[in-house]
Amino acid sequence: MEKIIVKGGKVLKGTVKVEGAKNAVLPVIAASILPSKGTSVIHDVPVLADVFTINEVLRNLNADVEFADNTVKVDATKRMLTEAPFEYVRQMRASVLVLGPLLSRYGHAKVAMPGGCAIGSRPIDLHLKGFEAMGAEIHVGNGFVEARSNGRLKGAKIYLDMPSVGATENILMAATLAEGQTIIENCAKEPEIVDLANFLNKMGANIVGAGTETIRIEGVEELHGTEHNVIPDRIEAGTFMVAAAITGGDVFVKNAMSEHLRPVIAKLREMGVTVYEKENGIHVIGTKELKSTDIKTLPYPGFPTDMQSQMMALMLCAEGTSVITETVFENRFMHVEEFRRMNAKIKIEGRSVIIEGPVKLQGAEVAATDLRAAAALILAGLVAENYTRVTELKHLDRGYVDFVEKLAALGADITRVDDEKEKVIKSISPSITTDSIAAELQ
Ligand SMILES: CC(=O)N[C@H]1[C@@H](OP(=O)(O)OP(=O)(O)OC[C@H]2O[C@@H](n3ccc(=O)[nH]c3=O)[C@H](O)[C@@H]2O)O[C@H](CO)[C@@H](O)[C@@H]1O
Ligand SMILES: C=C(OP(=O)(O)O)C(=O)O
Repeated sequence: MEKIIVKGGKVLKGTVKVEGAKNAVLPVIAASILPSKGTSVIHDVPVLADVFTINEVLRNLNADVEFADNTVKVDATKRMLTEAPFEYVRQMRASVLVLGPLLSRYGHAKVAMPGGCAIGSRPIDLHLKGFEAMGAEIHVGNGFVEARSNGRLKGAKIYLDMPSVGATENILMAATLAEGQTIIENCAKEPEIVDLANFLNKMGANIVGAGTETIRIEGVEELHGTEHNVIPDRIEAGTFMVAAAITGGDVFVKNAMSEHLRPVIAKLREMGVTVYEKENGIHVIGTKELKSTDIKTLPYPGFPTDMQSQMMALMLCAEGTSVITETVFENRFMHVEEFRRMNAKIKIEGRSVIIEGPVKLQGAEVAATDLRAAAALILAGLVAENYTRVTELKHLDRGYVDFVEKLAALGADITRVDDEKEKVIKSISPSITTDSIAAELQ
């Protein structure tokens, strides 16, 4: 079993570069099976496990997919298959994003039903209601969801009960090749939706209103391949901003877009952190006197749930009581138990947690419970006494490129090791070696 070992106490300094956004590139790659003509070329693609998974889903549907030098090329001009098996959906829920494009182009799609996961039950009822409103028949059974339409989907007026990111993306993609106009009301406004709409419009779609709560799509008969640069990852950027803040460091987060990070910037400033918004990134300077604050996660432009656990790590180091209320997912506090192993004082009350700070965090062996929890535990390890060992790294690898290497380049004492012998597989920080770990264990 691989582990990341981090020794607390280093102040992070320097520049770190943010990759293309995972949550933008997954729907963009799924959308690249819509065109019946030409190749789609997608740049700034992060080298992540989730990208390999979505590429594999597309290959299994009969698309030609190449991935090299942060560029994915998709040729979906051959006749596609319309069924995506459980093997992929199990690895990555975002595999359900092929439903909309397949249904729109072929009138049929069958995808394994995603189950719940560590952060909540995560149903896809809103995606399916949208397809139904456009004339599709939905059948759920034997672990699959199957959607079928008699001819082209029909444009419809669809009101989402909540602004689901995935439902907005799936319905948006389905509507591009539908007959007539589709209006999605109360839709998600995330920057990743805007990026997807821009990509689809370059393919020949007719979409207006992405980024607002109403999107209008005029269906077209055919789409063609195009070229696209994916937006920078606001959650990776936010994670490094917290890394700078928690260590009292001085870090320039290159490519971070401040207009996508308003709530994170506001909360860091409230906590006493200095944040300079620059044209090509965000400069963060920490403080020795972090102040407590409160956060409520909400759909964009509210505070992102994907930054909740990282902010919890920071609040543990702040003077006073902080409260986090999680309104997006019903079960996204699994990391609290792991923080407690590091001496955190956190109480859970329904959908809120109450954090008493500052505490002297202690190194411990902790398990990542989801992708962002993995990052948050490493952030806590950056300031904990002694060594923190983080396991279940498959979560981290879904969403962070070279996380250990990037932190080490900023001065962290961090390394990644294999199995229980802790033989160093990447000796990143000169101060952490097999010998130093063995000495500490004696
Ligand atoms: C690949 C990707 O982009 N993932 C992001 C996406 O996930 P995802 O698209 O799955 O998140 P949604 O916005 O759909 O989910 C928000 C809430 O709506 C509920 N819901 C959703 C769909 C549905 O049909 N029925 C329903 O009840 C979910 O259970 C959840 O409680 O947005 C989340 C919220 O910002 C982020 O945390 C994820 O990182
Ligand atoms: C929850 C996340 O992703 P996913 O929706 O792919 O599980 C995330 O990126 O934090």
